[in-house]
Amino acid sequence: MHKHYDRHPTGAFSMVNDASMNESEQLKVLRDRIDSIDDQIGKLISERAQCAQDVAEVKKSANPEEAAKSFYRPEREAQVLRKAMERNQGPLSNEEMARLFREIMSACLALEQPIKVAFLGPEGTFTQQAALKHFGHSAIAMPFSAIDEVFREVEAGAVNYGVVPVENSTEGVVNHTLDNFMTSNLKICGEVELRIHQNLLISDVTHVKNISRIYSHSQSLAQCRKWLDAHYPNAERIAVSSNAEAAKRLKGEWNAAAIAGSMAAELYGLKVLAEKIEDEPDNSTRFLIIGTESVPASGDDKTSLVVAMRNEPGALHNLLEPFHRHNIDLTRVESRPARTGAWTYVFFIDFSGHAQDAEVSKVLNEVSSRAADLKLLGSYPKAVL
Ligand SMILES: O=C(O)C(=O)C[C@]1(C(=O)O)C=C[C@@H](O)C=C1
Repeated sequence: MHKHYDRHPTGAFSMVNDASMNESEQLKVLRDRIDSIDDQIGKLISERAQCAQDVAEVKKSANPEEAAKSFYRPEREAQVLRKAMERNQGPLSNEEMARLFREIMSACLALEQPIKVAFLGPEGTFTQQAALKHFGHSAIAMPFSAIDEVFREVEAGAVNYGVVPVENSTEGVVNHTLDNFMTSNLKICGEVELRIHQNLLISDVTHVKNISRIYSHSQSLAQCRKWLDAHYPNAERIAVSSNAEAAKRLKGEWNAAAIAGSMAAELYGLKVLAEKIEDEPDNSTRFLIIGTESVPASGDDKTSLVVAMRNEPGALHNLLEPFHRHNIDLTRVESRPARTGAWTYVFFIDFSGHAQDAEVSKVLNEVSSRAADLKLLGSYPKAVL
């Protein structure tokens, strides 16, 4: 411990590591030091915010039409966060350091222009948590009650971006999101990964010993199936439209509980009766950011495609072979029933790389010539946080 502080660049601990000082004297020295550091941090943040305002002016005069749509630059944000992590020497973890920079950038962007983000609501869902994780708390996040509505709001230009869930490590893909991509022209502009911790929530009128119904979204009930079997084998499990909706329902119900995230608990004033009740300890969900613009390369990107193959022998092999030959790392292959007779198989494919990379562009041409149809859903920075 002593050594650790000695190495610290503030040198504050060695300043007060003096037997002649009592506790309050030592604290005073350290807190004066913190005040002076905060003073410098405050000045630097203001200076940074001024730079962001100047960036906005440059964007406006270079391309007023583009600038009016959005000042947000996903590739640049990913680079800033990655640099914050690379530079970090501790004692804060890389994630903590990046989270702080995430919020500074969010506030800087809001100075340029507040960004509007639609998410699959209601308030308190994991999708809202994902939206805030990705855009920071200065974004204006607006709840919509269905995935289709989130797509429509972005298409109509009523919001700048949308956030929708796409796959869960325990429960698999969110088909509704994939289906929307088949008909939409929106682009994937980013991804967010969220560790999902489920809690059993009760209200202040719940009789803990008499819980006979448990509300949640069907995916969350499935994620906690073993826990529920062990702890509440006789309670009725009731699937509702979202975890937040489950939390909302508890009001006034003395014999019910809900499974939801901690955000829903806070929002609806509920008590956590049991935490981390998910069966898989690394239960996580991946969300996509959808928008109208393509994103330039950030240096560490992913690309998503939807490809229709003809119904013939070796179709899947023919589709995947060029990726293997060009040494491109596939991160996900998902098949969905096609909506039209012509599209027998539809595959959603994610891989490492950006559509503008030379090697990726070769693969895209080859796959396109073999496929009945190919749609590029977007290239975007890999999740940083
Ligand atoms: O570099 C930019 O284009 C900026 O607008 C500045 C900044 C930042 O605060 O660093 C803010 C918003 C953008 O999304 C990216 C970065």
